Amino acid sequence: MSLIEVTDLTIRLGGNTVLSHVDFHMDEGEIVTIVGPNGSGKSTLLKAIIGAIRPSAGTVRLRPDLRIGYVPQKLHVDPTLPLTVQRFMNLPHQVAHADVRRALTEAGAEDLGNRQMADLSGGQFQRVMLARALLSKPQLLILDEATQGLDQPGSAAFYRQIEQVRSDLGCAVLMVSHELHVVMAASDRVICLNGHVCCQGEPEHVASAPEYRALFGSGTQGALALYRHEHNHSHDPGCGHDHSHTHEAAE
Ligand SMILES: Nc1ncnc2c1ncn2[C@@H]1O[C@H](COP(=O)(O)OP(=O)(O)OP(=O)(O)O)[C@@H](O)[C@H]1O
Repeated sequence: MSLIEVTDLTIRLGGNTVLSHVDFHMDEGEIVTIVGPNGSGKSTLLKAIIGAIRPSAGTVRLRPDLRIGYVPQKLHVDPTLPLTVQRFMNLPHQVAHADVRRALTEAGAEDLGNRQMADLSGGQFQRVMLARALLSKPQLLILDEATQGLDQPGSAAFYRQIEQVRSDLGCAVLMVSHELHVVMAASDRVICLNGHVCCQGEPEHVASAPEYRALFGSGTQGALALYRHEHNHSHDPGCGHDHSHTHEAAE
């Protein structure tokens, strides 16, 4: 079965219908991005998927024994607390040194083990958060606006790292982002949400869809072209997903 199967999901919170009749699925090895304006139900959908919110109607099914790694939007670390990256990786449970090194390397943070958490740049901090999520060897990585506070080159570099992780480990990735023009190069599929699924498909399709433009406008000022890239590679056959496509700018 798919990793995730959401069928006809409706969620009501505090008397409001936050999500209405949402269908959504994810297959192994896919990178899927959910975009939508503030309050459109993106975090609610993630919470329903990880089981933190129960559906008012419809179903959420996960493949049995699915290992999920979660990279949060933000984590506050007390800047006065002396805490190295190495020690942070061992909270709340002690982890074998080799596993910490492996995860830091996979996240592109191999040089950061001895640094103080409080001294990391925003981009370095998010790589450490990514490394921490990779400790459990997830089959599905979930990121909730993981690049908030990073500038566009920083965000783009982080998403390239995510693509690298998917290509190295074959895990699927589900991300929430406001920045379609930045994440699109790293996404296989985009879902545009506004309480319901407005449109979905390949990133270029969504970026030029009238439903998306009605929500976000078309003012990317050429940023789409900036992040255009090509890739043509195969992923681990174990993940059953073969990518061989070219991302092109929609503008
Ligand atoms: N516990 C709750 N009770 C009542 N309303 C809620 C609750 N949680 C969320 N909502 C409402 O549901 C709507 C969707 O919230 P959600 O956080 O899923 O949106 P989002 O798309 O992730 O927004 P953002 O981009 O601002 O993070 C909002 O209008 C929010 O106020």
